[in-house]
Amino acid sequence: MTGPAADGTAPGLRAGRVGRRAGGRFVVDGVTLAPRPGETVGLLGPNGSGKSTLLKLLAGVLGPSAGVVTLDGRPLAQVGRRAAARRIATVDQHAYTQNELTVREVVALGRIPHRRPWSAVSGDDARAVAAALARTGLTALADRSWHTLSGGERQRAQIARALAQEPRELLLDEPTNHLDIQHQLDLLELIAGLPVTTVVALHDLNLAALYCDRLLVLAGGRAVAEGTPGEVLTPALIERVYGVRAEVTDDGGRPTIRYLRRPPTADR
Ligand SMILES: Nc1ncnc2c1ncn2[C@@H]1O[C@H](COP(=O)(O)OP(=O)(O)OP(=O)(O)O)[C@@H](O)[C@H]1O
Repeated sequence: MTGPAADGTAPGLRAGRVGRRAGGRFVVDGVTLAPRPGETVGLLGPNGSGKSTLLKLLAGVLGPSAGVVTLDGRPLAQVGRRAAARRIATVDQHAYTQNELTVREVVALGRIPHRRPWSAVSGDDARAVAAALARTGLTALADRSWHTLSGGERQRAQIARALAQEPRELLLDEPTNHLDIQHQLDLLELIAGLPVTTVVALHDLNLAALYCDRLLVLAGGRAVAEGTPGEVLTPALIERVYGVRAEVTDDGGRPTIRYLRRPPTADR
């Protein structure tokens, strides 16, 4: 396990004025994100605003072109892949498929960073896999072949793999894609209740308002708003960032957004 911060000031995963160039421009530009331990931060923003790129920078999959990502105060590049993988779990937008594996085997992939090379599966590994399957409601499907799963079940299996990793930081890119409404709510309830620092990219503003402690809104790669859902999700912000008119009612700091139809135009 990684020790405490060398300077004692920056526990956990932080992005400090981080930027990433792609295609000749900054697609993430000067973004700072410092989640408090255990909180759930929602990453919002229109298509192409830089959410996935920021998550990849936080995961160390991409290196920053500017700024720095630190884990307990150390630049991620110095932490090392294996040590980082014991701390940070990711669930990507496009879950990969392992056709020959069972669901249990896919979930057990999450244990790899905790095992010594070529070592056998330990009791801790089996317990972590069983707990992750149970938490995501997949115990009954554990021995099914991965390729027989529906899109939503595959998504839940990826979440289970990340949970089996027993991370302290969890990064999720639109994890509610493919899920029916019950499973969307169950998944976000699960994530919000984990004692894990979570950064989750979401498109659904109402779900973000319901489950996230704080929100960071990106537009054109830059952070344009940050704060609690009640602070961030105002009609003005929604119109400015998404170009959509909305009414917002605040229910004890958990706003509800109702989108307003555009007035019909003459040539429609
Ligand atoms: N390798 C690359 N080369 C050129 N442009 C890139 C590259 N990678 C990402 N981009 C661009 O960077 C921008 C940010 O992409 P990113 O996937 O981070 O956005 P996003 O907010 O996650 O979008 P979405 O909501 O559609 O998933 C996009 O305009 C994308 O086209």
